[in-house]
Amino acid sequence: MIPNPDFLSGLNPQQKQAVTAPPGHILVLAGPGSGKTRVLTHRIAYLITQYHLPPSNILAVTFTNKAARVMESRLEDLLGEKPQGIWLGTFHAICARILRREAENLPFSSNFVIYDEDDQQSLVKTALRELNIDEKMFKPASIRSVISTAKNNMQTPDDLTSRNYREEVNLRVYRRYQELLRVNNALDFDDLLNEVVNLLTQNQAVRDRYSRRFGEILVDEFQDTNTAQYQILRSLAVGNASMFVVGDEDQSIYRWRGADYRNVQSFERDFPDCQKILLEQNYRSTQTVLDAARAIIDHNINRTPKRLFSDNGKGEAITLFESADDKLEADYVADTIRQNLKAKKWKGSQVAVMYRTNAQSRLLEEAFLRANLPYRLVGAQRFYGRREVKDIIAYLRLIYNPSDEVSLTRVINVPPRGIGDKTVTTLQQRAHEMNISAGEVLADLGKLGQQSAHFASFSGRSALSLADFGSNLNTWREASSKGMPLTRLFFQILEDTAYQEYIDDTTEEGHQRWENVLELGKIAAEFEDRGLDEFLERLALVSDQDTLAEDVEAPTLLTLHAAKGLEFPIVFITGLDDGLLPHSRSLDDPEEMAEERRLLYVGITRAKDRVYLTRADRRSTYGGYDNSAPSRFLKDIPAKLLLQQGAVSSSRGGFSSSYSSPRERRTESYANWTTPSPTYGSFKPTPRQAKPAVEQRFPANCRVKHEVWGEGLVVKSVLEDGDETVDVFFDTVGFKRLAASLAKLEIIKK
Ligand SMILES: Nc1ncnc2c1ncn2[C@@H]1O[C@H](COP(=O)(O)OP(=O)(O)OP(=O)(O)O)[C@@H](O)[C@H]1O
Ligand SMILES: [Mg+2]
Repeated sequence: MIPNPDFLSGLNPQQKQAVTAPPGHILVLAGPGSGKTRVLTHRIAYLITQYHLPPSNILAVTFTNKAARVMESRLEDLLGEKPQGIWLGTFHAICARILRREAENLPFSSNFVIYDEDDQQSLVKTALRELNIDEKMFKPASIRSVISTAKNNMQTPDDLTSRNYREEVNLRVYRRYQELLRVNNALDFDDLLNEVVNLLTQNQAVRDRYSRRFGEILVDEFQDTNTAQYQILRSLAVGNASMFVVGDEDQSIYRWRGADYRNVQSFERDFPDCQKILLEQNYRSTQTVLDAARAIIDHNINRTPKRLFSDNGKGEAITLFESADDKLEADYVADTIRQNLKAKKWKGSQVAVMYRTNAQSRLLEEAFLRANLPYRLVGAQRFYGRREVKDIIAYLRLIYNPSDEVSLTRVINVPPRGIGDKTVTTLQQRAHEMNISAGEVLADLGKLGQQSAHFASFSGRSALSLADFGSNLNTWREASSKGMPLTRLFFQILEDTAYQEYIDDTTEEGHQRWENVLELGKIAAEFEDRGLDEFLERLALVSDQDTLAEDVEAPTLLTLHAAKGLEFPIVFITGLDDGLLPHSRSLDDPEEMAEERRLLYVGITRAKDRVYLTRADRRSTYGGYDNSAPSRFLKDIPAKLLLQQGAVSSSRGGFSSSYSSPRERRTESYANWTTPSPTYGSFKPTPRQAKPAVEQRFPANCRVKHEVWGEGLVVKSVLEDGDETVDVFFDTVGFKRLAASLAKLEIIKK
C-alpha cells in the first residue's frame, strides 16, 4: 500500500498531534468545522500505513451510512486503495453484523429482519389484540414509545414493576411484544444494540474474540452515543484496543433517542489515561458565522467554553428576514435562491434550507415549485414510509425470512387476492396451534395444495387463494436461494403480483406511486452484487441523511437533525419562531431548551459563507392562521452581525424593508402552478407531457430483445416529445431507460 506521502501536510499541529499519537486512548473535543472527522479519517490511514495495523483490526463508527461511505472514499484517496476488511459503519449496522455472525449463540437466527417504527407498532397492535386490550384506551403509539424508552434504559420486562393498571398494561404488552419479535425472527432498532450488549457481557468467549480483534476503535460524533452504545464500546475496549473518539458536547442533538452527552465525561472517567486534544481552528466558516453561533450557544450553562477561530475572514452579515406569513417566508427563500442562481452567484448544490420539523418542508416545496426551482428533499420517511415502497419491501422480507408475520399480514391480500381478515386470523391460529409460523403454513399449502394437512382448516375458496399465494412465495424463495439476481427477483414479484395494475390506477397519484416502486428498483440495482440480505439491511437502517442524493445540482431541503456533520456554502434556517425553534414541547424544560439551542447551533455552523434566518408573523394552521412571535434565540445574536430584511414585524419594532414582497410575481406564477405531489430526491417540476405523436410499441410487461443487452422485461413505457421512452429490466444488466427511436428493440413476447 503506497500512502499519499503528503497526507500529514494538510493538518495543523493539533490535528497532526491527534493523528500521529502513539497507541493509547484519545479524546478529541472540539467545535464544529475544526476537522474532527478529517482527523479521524487521517488517523485510520496513519494506523494502516505507519503502524501497519491490518484494516480488519479497525472498527470505525460513523453517525450515518452516508458518512461511512464518504469516509471510505476519503480513505481510498489517502491510501491509494480501499482498505480491505475494515469495519466501518453506524452502530446499528455494526451491531447487526455482529448479531448475524453470532446468531448461533443467540435466540434468533441469522436471517432476522429489522423492524422499523411502523412494524413495531403493528406488533404492539397484535399484542394488544391477543391480550384482549382495547387499542382505543391504550394507544399503540404511546405503548411503543414506552417500550422503546425502557429499551433505551436497557430495561427488560423482568426489570420493571407496575404501580397502576396502565403500567401493568404497558408491561404485559412489552412482554408479549418481545415474544412476538422472537416468533417473527425479528429485532427492533433498540434490540440491535441491547442484544450486542447482552452478548458481550454474558458471553466471555465472544467478547474476547471481538476485543482481541479490534486494535483501534474510532468513533465520530461521540457526543450522541447512548447508554447501550457506550457500553458496547467499553466492553470492546477491555482488551488491547485503543479508543479514538471525537466529539463536541455542544452538538449533541439526539437526546430524544436516548443520546447522552455526559458519556463524554464518563469516557474521561473510565479511561483516565486518555490523552485529551483540543482543536481550535475552524476551517469551515467565516468569523461572522462563528460569532453568531457562539452567541447562541454561550447561553447554555454547564458547558466548557471552547476557543474557536477562523482564518476565513469576517464574511457577510447574517440575513434575518421577517415576513408577514409563512407562505411569504417560503417564497422569500425560493426567490432569493432563484435570483442568485440566475445571476450565477450560487450553484444549486451549494445551498441548504433547514427547518426544525419535517412538516415545515411542505410550504417550502410548494414555493420551490412556484419558482420553478428543482430541489432535493432529504428524509427517509418521505420515501421509505410510502405504502407502495413498504409493500414491495415486505414481499422481499418475506422471501428472506418466512417467519416475518408483520410483512406477511401486510401483503397477504395486497394486491387483493381474496384473502380476508378472517382467513388471516384462522391462518395465525392454525400456526399457533401447530407451533410453527404462519409463513410455514403457507409454504406447506403452496407446496402440497389440497394434500396439505392445513387445507381443511380453511373454506374452499380461501384455501385455494392461500395455496396460490404460498406457491408464489415458494417459487420466489427458491429462485432467490438459487441466486436469482436481486433486481430480477424484484421485477418478478411485480410481474407475478400484477402490482403495477394494482397501484397505478392511471391517476397522477397512481403514476407517482408506480414511479416510487421503480425508484426502489433502482436502489435494488445498486445492491445487485451484494444480495437481498444487504439490501434489506440497508433499507432497515436508512437514516434521513442517507437519502441525500449525490451529484444533484439542486438546493437541499432538510431538517436540522439531518444536517449534522454536513457543510454547505449557503444555509437558510427557516421558522425562527417561538414554538417551532425552540419547539413548543421544550419550552418548560431547561434540558430540552438547551438541546434546542444546540440544534440551532448545529444549523448555523453548517454554513461556510452565508446564513439566512427567516421567520413569519403568522403561520397557517388548519384552515386559519396563528400569530407567531420571533424565536427567543434571535435576540441573543448581536445586532451588528445581522442584516434585517422583510416586512415590518410588530414584535420586533419597525425597520425599513429592503426586500419587496414578491406578491405581483406570485400572481403570475400561481397560474402555472399545479398541486404538487411530494417526491423523493430531486424533483423536476415539469408537468407530465404526453404528446402521443407516435404510437406505443413496447407496452409494459412485454418481453423485448436488445442487440447488446439481450432479453428483458418492459416495466414502463411513456410517449413523450414524439418518442417512446421505455424502461426495461434486462436479465443481464438490469434496469435501463431507452428511447425507442434509437435503441434497436425487438418484441419477443407480448
Ligand atoms: N487542516 C485543514 N486544512 C484545510 N482544511 C481543513 C483542515 N481541517 C479541516 N478542514 C476542512 O474543514 C471542514 C470541516 O472539517 P470537518 O468536517 O472534519 O470538521 P468537524 O470538526 O468534523 O465538524 P463537525 O463538528 O461539524 O462535524 C472540512 O471541509 C475539512 O476538509
Ligand atoms: Mg464531523
